Amino acid sequence: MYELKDKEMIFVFTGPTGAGRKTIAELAGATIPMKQVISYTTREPRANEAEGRDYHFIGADEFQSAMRNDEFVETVEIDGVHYGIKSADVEAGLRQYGCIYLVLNRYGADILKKLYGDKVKRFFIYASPDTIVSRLVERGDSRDRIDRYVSHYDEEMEYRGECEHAYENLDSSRTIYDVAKELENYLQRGLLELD
Ligand SMILES: Nc1ncnc2c1ncn2[C@@H]1O[C@H](COP(=O)(O)OP(=O)(O)OP(=O)(O)O)[C@@H](O)[C@H]1O
Ligand SMILES: Nc1nc2c(ncn2[C@@H]2O[C@H](COP(=O)(O)O)[C@@H](O)[C@H]2O)c(=O)[nH]1
Repeated sequence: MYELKDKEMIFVFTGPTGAGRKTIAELAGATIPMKQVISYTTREPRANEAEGRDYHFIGADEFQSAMRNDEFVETVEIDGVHYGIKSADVEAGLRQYGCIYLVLNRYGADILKKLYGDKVKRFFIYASPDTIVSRLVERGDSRDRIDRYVSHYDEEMEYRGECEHAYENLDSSRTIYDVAKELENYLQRGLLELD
């Protein structure tokens, strides 16, 4: 396992799917120099998704082989689909930028927290189920996919109290501003404490 250096940090965006985690992570994340670590998945890409930007899309055999070779920091299976983060990508991002961010469900967030402790800060992004459904309808998601997302809502919401930060994502500009400010604080604190 990669040992994080003093100033290195991992920011995990979690919360119910559809609450706006990716939107907030990407826009707040762009305000400071850090890299997103992209997950590997066995599911098919959606119409608006691109290889390497949203996920690394790989087959089930390749995923199993990477698991056997111990290449993942963590993996999860959700509704029959495998997802995972590779250790090499975490290490490369940290070496290059000093901090990284990821968008994970609660199980992935929890594993990283247990592995890296105080070096991991979890940003819990949430919205009400009705708000999520209306955003996903507007995005054009199928009824089936929306129902699957909503079926995990309560389970994901239970994790809110364990995260270092929680934001109800109503006005996205406000959420981006608040998250970016907190990210900046962490970086400043790291630099001031250790220089
Ligand atoms: N504050 C907001 N107000 C209105 N729409 C928003 C807001 N935040 C995000 N959205 C929209 O909601 C949809 C879901 O956002 P996003 O993809 O960021 O969510 P997510 O939690 O990462 O879920 P998923 O994994 O399904 O993409 C997108 O169409 C996004 O543009
Ligand atoms: N624990 C992990 N969770 C992950 C990973 N990659 C994505 N996810 C989360 O899975 C669900 C479903 O994603 P979808 O794109 O198929 O809708 C969502 O909460 C993702 O954030 C991962 O590597 N590990």
